[in-house]
Amino acid sequence: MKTSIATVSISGNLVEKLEAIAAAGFDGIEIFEQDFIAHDGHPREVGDLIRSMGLEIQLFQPFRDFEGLPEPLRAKAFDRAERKFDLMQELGTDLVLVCSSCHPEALGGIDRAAQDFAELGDRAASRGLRVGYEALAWGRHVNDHRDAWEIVRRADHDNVGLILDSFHTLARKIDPDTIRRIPGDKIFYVQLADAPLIEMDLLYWSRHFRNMPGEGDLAVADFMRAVVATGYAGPISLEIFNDQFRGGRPRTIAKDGYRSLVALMDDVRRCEPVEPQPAPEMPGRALVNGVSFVEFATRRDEADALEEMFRTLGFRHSGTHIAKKLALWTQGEIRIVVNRETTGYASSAYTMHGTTVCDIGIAVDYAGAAVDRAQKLGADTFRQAVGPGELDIPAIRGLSGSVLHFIDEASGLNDVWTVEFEPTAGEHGDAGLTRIDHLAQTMSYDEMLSWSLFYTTLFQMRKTPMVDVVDPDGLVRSQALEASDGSIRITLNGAETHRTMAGGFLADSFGASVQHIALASSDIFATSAAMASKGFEPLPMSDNYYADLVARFDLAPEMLAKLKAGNILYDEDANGTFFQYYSRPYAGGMFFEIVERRGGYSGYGAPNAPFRIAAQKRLMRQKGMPRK
Ligand SMILES: O=C(O)c1ccc(O)c(O)c1
Ligand SMILES: [Mg+2]
Repeated sequence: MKTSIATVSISGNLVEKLEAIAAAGFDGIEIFEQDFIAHDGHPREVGDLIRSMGLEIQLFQPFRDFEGLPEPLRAKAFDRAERKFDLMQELGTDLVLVCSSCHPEALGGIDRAAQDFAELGDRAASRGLRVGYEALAWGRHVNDHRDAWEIVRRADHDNVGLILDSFHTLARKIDPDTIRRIPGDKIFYVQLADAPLIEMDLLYWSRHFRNMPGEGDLAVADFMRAVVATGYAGPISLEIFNDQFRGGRPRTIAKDGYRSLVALMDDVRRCEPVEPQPAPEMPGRALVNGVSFVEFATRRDEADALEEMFRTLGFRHSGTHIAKKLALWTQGEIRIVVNRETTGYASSAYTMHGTTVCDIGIAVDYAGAAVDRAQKLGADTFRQAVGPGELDIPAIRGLSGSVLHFIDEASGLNDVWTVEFEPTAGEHGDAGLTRIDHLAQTMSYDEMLSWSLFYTTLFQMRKTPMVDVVDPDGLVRSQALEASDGSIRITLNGAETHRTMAGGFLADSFGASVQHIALASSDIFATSAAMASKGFEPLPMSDNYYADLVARFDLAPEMLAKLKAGNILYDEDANGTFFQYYSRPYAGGMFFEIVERRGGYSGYGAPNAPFRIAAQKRLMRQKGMPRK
């Protein structure tokens, strides 16, 4: 399987696009005509440049409004095609994409179009070129791959084939299994794109909202399964028109594209039995057993304040690293590592962000397999010198410079806590916290797709629908990624402006990171009392919030009084109830949340978020803390 991407999918000028595409690991490109025209350089030089980067030009596109025209427009269309054939030969590519006509004077008629393609096929053949026909979802007469296939079939020319594009098929809700009846050797090229399900005009949807397979809601894997079932073994290419990506970082978008393609082909390989297999074998998505640890990079009084926060949350300082300035704080199954090192990765993370979560340990079934898969998806491994007596725990770079370690029991990595840490006679003071309920990561809205793709391609996690969270100063979009058994939950919070609480955190911490950690209790009222006795101060909620709760829910007066006394927020869904309270913001806008899920409540208290944010901002204003 050869991988490819259309130059239109990536931001930047032609050279920037190509560099990003080559660096991400693609085999080839579709050169989008506009990207070539905007470039100042001879087509032969451009072709040589592309090949010198290790990329092949698999396709030139698009050639528009060709078929079904009356004379003299028809003759003109053939002349235009000859000029493009000249250009293709200079660039060094043999395949052109002809998209179905939108020309107001195009006449329609399957046989007329087939005749046009037969003649174009002759002209292409005389130069050793090939022509592929693609049905645009909004084509004037042809807007369905089944009609495009009938035209190609009737053109009956070795140099004329079909081009399939998942967007055009799936956006029109055409059953992708109809592809299974097309002979694979007549499919000349396959383009893939996903998109979020939004009701809108097809052309507008296609030109602005496409995204990488797995980032949207279309059944791209089913489409691709049908394609491989035909025996098609040509390139698989991404063609993504997306406003956000046009303004994104070329290397990030290209890497995301590569990750999405490799993951998709692995999914297809696993469920569609074809020989030879369309993609190399690789380990499947890692099964997550939970969050093994969260590590903070911090220093001096910030570190002291953070540890004091952990103490009031009921954590115990239970271990000290044998060689490094690392303190282990534990409660229930939760492990927090406080790293005060002044060299190495954590130290750099501190210099960059201030006190920050610099590392997350994910408990998986097989750590080695998880790293192998991550690498095949294009992630970089992360290594630091391993000191005497220390375990070599596999790790990768996440996005935004973050680090993820993989811990398993199978290879004994979970022994790190006894091997590398000496027990500390810390104060016992459990407040009843049991595990990490979720990690909330804050990022700019533009980065959300990259993060969700990163997690969902690497781990057995699924996305829940995006929700809007109203901050008094702007909107924050929130999306949860979770394992089906809840063993890991991560919420992604995308800020659009720096005036929101999330946006302010992002600006002050110079990039995406964990803004809050939600810790689970099985008795939130007991936990709240235990923490209060240790001097924990919850985020104060307004009386108005509780007055509204009474109106929204059927709460007994005693329950309401308990909620109010503990500044505990409340929510319900169809399956259960939810209780949550918050810490006050800690340095830089980071904070903690305590939650209790009763029954099968599966949300995150989103209806409460606007009131929590307002309360946090109120408190920060009172304390004269900077905006956020
Ligand atoms: O939006 C378009 O015009 C357009 C052009 C070429 C394609 O391959 C395509 O899928 C869409
Ligand atoms: Mg296309």
